[in-house]
Amino acid sequence: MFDPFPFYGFLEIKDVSYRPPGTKINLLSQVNLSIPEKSFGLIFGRSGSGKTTLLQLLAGLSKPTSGSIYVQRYSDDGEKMKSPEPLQPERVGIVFQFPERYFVADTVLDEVTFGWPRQKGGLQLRELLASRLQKAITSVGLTGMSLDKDPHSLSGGYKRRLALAIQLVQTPNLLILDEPLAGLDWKARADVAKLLKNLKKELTLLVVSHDLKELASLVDQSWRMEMGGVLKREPLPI
Ligand SMILES: Nc1ncnc2c1ncn2[C@@H]1O[C@H](COP(=O)(O)OP(=O)(O)OP(=O)(O)O)[C@@H](O)[C@H]1O
Repeated sequence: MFDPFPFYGFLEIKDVSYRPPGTKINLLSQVNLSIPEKSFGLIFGRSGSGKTTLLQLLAGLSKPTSGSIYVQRYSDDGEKMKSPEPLQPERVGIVFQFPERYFVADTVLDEVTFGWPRQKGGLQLRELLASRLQKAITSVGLTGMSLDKDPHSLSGGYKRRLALAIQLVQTPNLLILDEPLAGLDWKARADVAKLLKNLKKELTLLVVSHDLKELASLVDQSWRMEMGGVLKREPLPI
């Protein structure tokens, strides 16, 4: 039978073009991309080619002018759903460049749990949130650190870990990262790359980066974004 939404992967972008409202230039032109579950996709390309624009669409911050974006979902009984549903931003975690610039809380705990209900909710909800918090903190290697610390006082690498924990606590199944290693020293870059390798065991990751060498060993698929927002599947040029 004809399936209007054939399933190709965990995230599927189909013929997406984007032109900001009121302009005549396409920033993205007929973009197609598909990433399987628990894999690592990397988009590279020159500055100004449209990489961040694509991530903004994936984050639900703007809508494609044409084309569609799908994320595979699971039904309540854990079965993969036959036809992907339109993108559900609440299951997509996104960390933009230099996330530490947007830290707002005075403690690590408040930063990770920002927006959570404080007094409301029964024991069950509090237990659920506590276990999510514990899992997120553990996944990024922040265990053993006082959660009362000021987020701004952390080292560059730990700030990035915290930025990842903030997303992981929402239990996303797709994590999108814009230049996750930018501005870090060599040690922190190696640490964050190792952490991403571990996260790949549980999540699908789509990363935009210029740091091809450090991430090469993690990459399952890569694409080059060319000027004018044209995306081409290509091996890393290293
Ligand atoms: N709202 C907008 N209206 C018009 N042009 C825009 C708008 N937003 C971005 N642009 C332009 O679109 C192009 C793509 O920008 P984008 O930030 O997506 O590139 P990029 O590949 O992520 O670059 P970098 O690697 O420097 O982050 C740039 O030329 C930018 O100036």
